[in-house]
Amino acid sequence: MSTEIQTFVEFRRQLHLIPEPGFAEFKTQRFLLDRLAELPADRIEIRTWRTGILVKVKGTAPQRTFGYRADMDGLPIEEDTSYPFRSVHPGYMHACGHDMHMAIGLGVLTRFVEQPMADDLVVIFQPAEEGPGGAKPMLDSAELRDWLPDLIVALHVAPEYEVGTIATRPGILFANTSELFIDLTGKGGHAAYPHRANDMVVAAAHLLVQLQSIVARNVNPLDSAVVTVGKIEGGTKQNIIAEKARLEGTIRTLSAETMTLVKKRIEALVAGAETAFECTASIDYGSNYRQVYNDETITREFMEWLEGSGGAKLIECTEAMTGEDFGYFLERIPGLMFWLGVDTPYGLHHAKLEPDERAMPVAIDTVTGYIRWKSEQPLREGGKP
Ligand SMILES: CC(=O)N[C@@H](CCC[C@H](N)C(=O)O)C(=O)O
Repeated sequence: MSTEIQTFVEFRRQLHLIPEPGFAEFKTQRFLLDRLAELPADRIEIRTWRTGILVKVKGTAPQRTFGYRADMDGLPIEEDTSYPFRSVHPGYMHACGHDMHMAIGLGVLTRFVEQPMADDLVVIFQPAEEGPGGAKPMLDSAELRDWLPDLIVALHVAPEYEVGTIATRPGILFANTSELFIDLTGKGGHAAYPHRANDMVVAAAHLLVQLQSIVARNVNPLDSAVVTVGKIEGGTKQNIIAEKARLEGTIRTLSAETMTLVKKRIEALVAGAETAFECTASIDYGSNYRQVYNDETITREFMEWLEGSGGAKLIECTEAMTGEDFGYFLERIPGLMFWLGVDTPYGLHHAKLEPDERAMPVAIDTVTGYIRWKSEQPLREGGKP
């Protein structure tokens, strides 16, 4: 590995040490600002927005602005990797590759500082991708509004693909998402007197099983949807009937219509649980992300460029039920997201996730190579990038 790449691998390891929750990426922001301070000040402009950062790398004769976006937050997972640089924040881990996405961002912007292109580049370090979602408020911020790129690229590490591969597709890449929080309130009591209480652990257990029937029995089998309950809480002690229970989950669909259908069915089942278990219930859909929809023309062109570049191996993949608030960027700015193969047996959001760092030069070369090539192409009809 070259000394240049070793620098960014080291940055990734230092970021890996300090995973932080969404909108609390204070040390992460400090670390990135310190690295940016090491670059020539006349070549870049820096803005901060909450815990995020925007960096403009000035072009020599700018006609348009290209963008690269990296997410910044970690996940509430107790790390169980074999790394000597494990998280120093107990119960928090970079288990979704954001440490790598950020270090690649530093690599991309450093390359354009050292070898300028004609156009401007804006690198966006965005907080709170895992929730509650930093993309939408950042896009609405005064800090980003007058630096909006004309074309934007983002990537996501993919454990299932080999190092040296990149996977993407024109059109929908990631699903629509909605968080799901259901609170049930009944009547607590003594474990020996169930007839005098309304047990919310039992209500939650029934509801949990009923929720599985939505995908199995309400969604068209030729469509796709996910209802996952990732956390369930209820009760206070083994011999006390639970007055309260809470289910926390997420819904994924490939269309807005199916999202509406799934939510309608959840509401019907929750209303049924209220009747069946004589309790009250509330539903909160938390944060919702728009699907990641890759601009079809730009993505086809990127795929053709990649195949001709002699760089990474291209895979045209299918859609995934993962979510990403990068979907909000793609709703306003043409561009694309791609999967970066990091070949590791454990999946995203797993305590043992160890993405292969040899994927970092592949990503830096691909993003810089594509943006530089694209910057050299004439504007399309209508001034489109
Ligand atoms: C790439 C990835 O794993 N993204 C997350 C996004 C989470 C959105 C939201 N908090 C939710 O759970 O609905 C994912 O879980 O797909």
